[in-house]
Amino acid sequence: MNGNFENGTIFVFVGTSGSGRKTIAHQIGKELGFQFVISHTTRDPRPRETHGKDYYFTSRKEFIEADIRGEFIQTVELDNHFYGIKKADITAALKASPVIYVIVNRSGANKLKYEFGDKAIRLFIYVNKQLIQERLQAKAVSDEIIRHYMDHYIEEVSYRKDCEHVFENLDLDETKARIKHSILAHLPATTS
Ligand SMILES: Nc1nc2c(ncn2[C@@H]2O[C@H](COP(=O)(O)OP(=O)(O)O)[C@@H](O)[C@H]2O)c(=O)[nH]1
Ligand SMILES: Nc1ncnc2c1ncn2[C@@H]1O[C@H](COP(=O)(O)OP(=O)(O)O)[C@@H](O)[C@H]1O
Repeated sequence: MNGNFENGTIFVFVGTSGSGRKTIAHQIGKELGFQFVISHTTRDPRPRETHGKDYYFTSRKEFIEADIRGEFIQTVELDNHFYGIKKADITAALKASPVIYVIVNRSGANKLKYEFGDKAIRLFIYVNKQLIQERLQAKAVSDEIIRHYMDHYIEEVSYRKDCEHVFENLDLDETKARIKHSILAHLPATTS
C-alpha cells in the first residue's frame, strides 16, 4: 500500500465496456451499502445520465485546472475526453463508508491498486465481443458508442489476467451472485 488511503477497502469494477460493469456495480453497491466514488469527465452526458450521479460532467478548462492543482488521484484521456477521480472524493466516500467502489478502465485500476495495495480488489467483468454487440444493438445503442466499445475491446480484455477476480457476465443475476460471494469473502462478516 502506498500509504495515502489506509482505512478502507475499494472494489474496482473494470472490464470490457458494454459487459455490464455499471449495471452490476451499482446494483451490488446499493445492496451492500457501498459508497460510489463518482468520476469527473469532459465528455457530454448521454441520455438518462445525471450530473452528480453517473459522472460529474465538467468543461476541459475546469478539468485541466483541477489537474494542474493536483486534485486527481489519476486521469486518463479516451477518445479525446478526459476522465478522472478526485482524491477529495475518495476521502469523502471513505468517511461515509468503509467500503467504496469505482468503475474505471485499466489505467485507473492500476493506479488505484498502487495506492490501495491489498485493499484494492479488482473485479474484471467481460463478455465476448459478439455478445456485447448483440446486446447493445438490441437496446438501440448508437453505432458510434458500439464502435467505441469494439475499438477498446482487445486492450481492455487482456487486463483480466492481472485482476483479483474475473467474471463472465452471461446471466445477470447469476453473475451478480458470484461477484457478491467474492466481495463478501474480502469483508468482515458484520459488513454484509
Ligand atoms: N481511468 C479512469 N477510467 C474511467 C474513469 N471514469 C470512467 N472511466 C472509464 O472510462 C471508460 C469510458 O467510460 P464512458 O465514457 O462512461 O463509457 P462506457 O464505456 O460506456 O463506460 C470506461 O472504461 C470507464 O469505466 C476514471 O475516472 N478513470
Ligand atoms: N447479463 C446480462 N444480460 C443481458 N444484458 C445485460 C447483462 N448485463 C448487463 N446487460 C445490459 O448490457 C448493457 C451494458 O451494460 P452496462 O452496465 O452499461 O455496461 P458497461 O458499464 O460495462 O459499459 C446495459 O443495457 C445492461 O442492461
